Amino acid sequence: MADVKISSLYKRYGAVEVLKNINLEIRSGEFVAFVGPSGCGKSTLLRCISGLEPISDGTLEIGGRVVNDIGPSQRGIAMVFQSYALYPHKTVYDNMAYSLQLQKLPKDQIDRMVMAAAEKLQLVPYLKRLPKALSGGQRQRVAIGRAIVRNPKVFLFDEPLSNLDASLRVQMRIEIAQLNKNLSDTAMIYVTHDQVEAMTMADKIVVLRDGVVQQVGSPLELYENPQNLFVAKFIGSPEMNFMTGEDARGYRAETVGVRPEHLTIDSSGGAWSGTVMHSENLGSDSYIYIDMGGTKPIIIRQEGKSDYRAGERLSFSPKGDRYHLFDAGGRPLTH
Ligand SMILES: Nc1ncnc2c1ncn2[C@@H]1O[C@H](COP(=O)(O)OP(=O)(O)OP(=O)(O)O)[C@@H](O)[C@H]1O
Repeated sequence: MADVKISSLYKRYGAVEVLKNINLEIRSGEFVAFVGPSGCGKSTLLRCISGLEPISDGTLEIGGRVVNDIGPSQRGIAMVFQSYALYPHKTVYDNMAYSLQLQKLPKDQIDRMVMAAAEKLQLVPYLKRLPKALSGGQRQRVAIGRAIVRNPKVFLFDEPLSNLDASLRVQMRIEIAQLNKNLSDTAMIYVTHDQVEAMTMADKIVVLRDGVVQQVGSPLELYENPQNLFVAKFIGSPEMNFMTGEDARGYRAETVGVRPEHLTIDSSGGAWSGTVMHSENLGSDSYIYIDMGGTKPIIIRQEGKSDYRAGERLSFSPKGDRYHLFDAGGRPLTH
């Protein structure tokens, strides 16, 4: 059974429609990421699910129950925000225990629930500390712990890692993914700007643009079979290269898309050619930036280091059939 079922959902602010005909099913145990450019409606959709925003039209079900008119606290959800919103004068233990104390649960039961969450999140050594004596990653774990003790059916995360530095983000990414595996009957919905986060953590990614779902699929489905030019552009880093006009003519398409790792240098005269602008050597692989006269350079990613020098002419081709064709409307063409 779907834990969250969204049917024909619309959200309007006055005359402005920010979510348009959203249909989604999210199952227990699933980790779903909402991605899309700024202003596409990711947070609004999350807030609609949480009950912080009423929906304008459609149906929202959680655990088989229509919750359109049910308040946030009765929906069986827990939300973790970017700003951890911890109580500064309460210890880690009391921050996690607070919602249970409000429910007037017996003290020993609260103790068991807090300890179980603290163990899952490796917070046991910090239970007596105040939030100010914790690192950013530890604070974020307390915020997650506070949500876990409520035993939600659905966990909602709104960019929870964006205040952390790069290495902590990677660590927390792994921890949250691990948590998802340990909480097999809880659905997790995660809003992020960071498509690497979405690609590495999610079972399923929902790509939004201007309040419309563009594609729903596993990270690999989106990467390998983008359903339109927008998704092709949005998923993948560095982004897919696009050849248009004269450069696409030989393929009978408006646009040919090739990912940097699927271009190969072809000294026998490749599909395209251009001038090397510069190379970036990252150790394990390198990026070669090529000027083909367009506004953006073409990027070729190759294993190992690049010895190509600026000014050198290079020909290159897609590796086998590893390219994508799109028509004038940005729809995919088969090849
Ligand atoms: N209270 C409001 N009144 C009017 N418009 C709103 C309101 N809240 C959000 N919007 C608009 O709804 C659209 C979607 O906003 P939302 O915050 O969901 O985007 P987002 O995808 O989460 O963006 P970001 O990644 O920048 O956080 C935006 O155009 C925004 O201006």
